[in-house]
Amino acid sequence: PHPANSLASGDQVEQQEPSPSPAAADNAELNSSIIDEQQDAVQPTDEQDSSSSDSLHGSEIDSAVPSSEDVASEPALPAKTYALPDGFVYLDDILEDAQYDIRYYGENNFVGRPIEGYLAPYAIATEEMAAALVKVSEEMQELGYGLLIYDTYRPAKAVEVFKEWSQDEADTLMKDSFYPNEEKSKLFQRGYLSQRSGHSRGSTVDLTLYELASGEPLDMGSPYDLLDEISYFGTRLITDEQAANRELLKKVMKKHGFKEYSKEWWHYVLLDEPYPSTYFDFDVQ
Ligand SMILES: C[C@@H](N)C(=O)N[C@H](C)C(=O)O
Ligand SMILES: [Zn+2]
Repeated sequence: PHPANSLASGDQVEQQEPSPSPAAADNAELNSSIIDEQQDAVQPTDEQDSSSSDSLHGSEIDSAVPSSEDVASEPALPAKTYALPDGFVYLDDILEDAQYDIRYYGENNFVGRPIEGYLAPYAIATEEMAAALVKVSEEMQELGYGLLIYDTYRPAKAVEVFKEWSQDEADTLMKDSFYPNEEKSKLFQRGYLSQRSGHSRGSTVDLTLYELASGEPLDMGSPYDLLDEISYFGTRLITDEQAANRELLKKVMKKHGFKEYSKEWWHYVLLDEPYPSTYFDFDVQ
């Protein structure tokens, strides 16, 4: 069985205290309060194999009847047989024009392997966040850009995996690519990861922009999830053009109700989020 199944889908995480950190004042995610809601999630009807499907998908795949060439080159996405908890949607059902590269489903992430709880390469979001992202996308389309989504809802069990991983000094597999200048054991303390992540509340998104004309991501000065000061807003380590790209994303996200995170240019929280104190733990499937 997939390790993610050691916790039942739909379970809420027990109340935990965030650990004090020097970064706490700067990290909106550490200001969360207690878990105060209960929601039932329908159990999955079918276990998905996380190793068998590509993690990148987008409107170009979903919109047309696939040609034989498409069928050969694009692995099918797992069927959406899981009934999401009330209030949640599959983002690609709402935001069809976006690209999706769900990093924690695959190996291209700071851990270097698929993360427990990500059983399919889907972006799941609260209805409210999905609606806000539609507005962001519409505005970006007029400017010639689309949204590339890296992560939305993150099961609490995945955050637990990040915590365990950060304490394993021996595993530095992805250090050079994702945290070359940071001590792994201090990534939480430094604010790059949250003990209780806004992502688990369903209204936080990691994203960037891509150019509609070329399909290429905009140059933001550092890649997604480079846990480093170069990913801070206000860093002097990037060019004016790279900073302007970050500012464009920030401006439009803020206009539609999101708050940026000073240490990660890609991370945005919906300010008026529907479940501000609930850390969900159903699997992404
Ligand atoms: C690791 C990064 N993608 C992220 O989401 N960091 C924030 C702070 C979080 O863990 O919620
Ligand atoms: Zn994030």
